[in-house]
Amino acid sequence: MKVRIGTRGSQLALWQAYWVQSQLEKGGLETEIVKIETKGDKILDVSIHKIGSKGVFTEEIEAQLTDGRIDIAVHSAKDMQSELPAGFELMAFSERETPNDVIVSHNKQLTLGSGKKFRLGTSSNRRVATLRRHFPHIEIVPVRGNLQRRIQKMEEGHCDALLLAYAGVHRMEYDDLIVEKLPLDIFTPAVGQGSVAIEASTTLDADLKKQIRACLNHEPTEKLLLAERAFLRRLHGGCSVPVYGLAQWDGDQVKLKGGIIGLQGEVQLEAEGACEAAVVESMGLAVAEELIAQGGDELLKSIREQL
Ligand SMILES: NCc1[nH]cc(CCC(=O)O)c1CC(=O)O
Repeated sequence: MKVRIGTRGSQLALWQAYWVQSQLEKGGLETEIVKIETKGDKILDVSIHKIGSKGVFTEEIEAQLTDGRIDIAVHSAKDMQSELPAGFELMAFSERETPNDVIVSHNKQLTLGSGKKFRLGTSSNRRVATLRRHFPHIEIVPVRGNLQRRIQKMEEGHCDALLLAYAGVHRMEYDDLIVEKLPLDIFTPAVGQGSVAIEASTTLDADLKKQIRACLNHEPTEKLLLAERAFLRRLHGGCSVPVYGLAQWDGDQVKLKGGIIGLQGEVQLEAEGACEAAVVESMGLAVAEELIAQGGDELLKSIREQL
């Protein structure tokens, strides 16, 4: 039997799917890649939150998991809603790549630290809000599409630099264009950034699931992601709200910092927690509760009205 691996067709998605394929084959499993086009891949001229459906990059893939055309699906963990539809689960997480955001440009002088004014391309609400709060001199230019397309737009003069996740830039081998690695305390990444998640139907055969997990799951990363995702779930966060959260190991403790920034950068709420590995989800929840106690619910409500 072949494990059928579902993936979106972008270069980054395929890189991640081929990586999953190689890990499974090292573990003695036979595999096959199945490319799936999603609504989010087809509609490129509208910002994601305006397309109006939660699972714009996942619906078609989940339909194939349900009817058995694929066994597992490969996603960037960051792109996964905090609450999956009933019947699905994230059953494994790859070891997290460097989670930082980076500035990418052909002009090595365009760092945020330099204080220079330049046009920076991003369509992430989290990155826009962080820029407005900490680097208000930067002109923000909306840019969507896959990584290659964004770099092409930059080269055509649409913007001077791009703000991207290191993980994707590295996987696509654009490391030479990295001008600045941004500090985690200011550009705290989105929940899940840098890890690849494996989604499956909750009815996937238990033995197969165990074999797949043995090939792919990185337990220390899984603990971090469980903390981050419990945090995000309590805030009903998806990838379009300016919510961030990063868990890290500190000895045998897991530390989590999470926050919410107003779209204009006008406010920033932040909270932290730490715990033993066994209780990461309740710690994630507690960090979210602390943000709510600071007025996080009202802030998120007003953000959602503006989107
Ligand atoms: N939102 C798109 C997306 N989803 C995952 C990555 C990068 C890979 C990762 O974070 O694992 C990116 C590109 C980016 O944010 O620059």
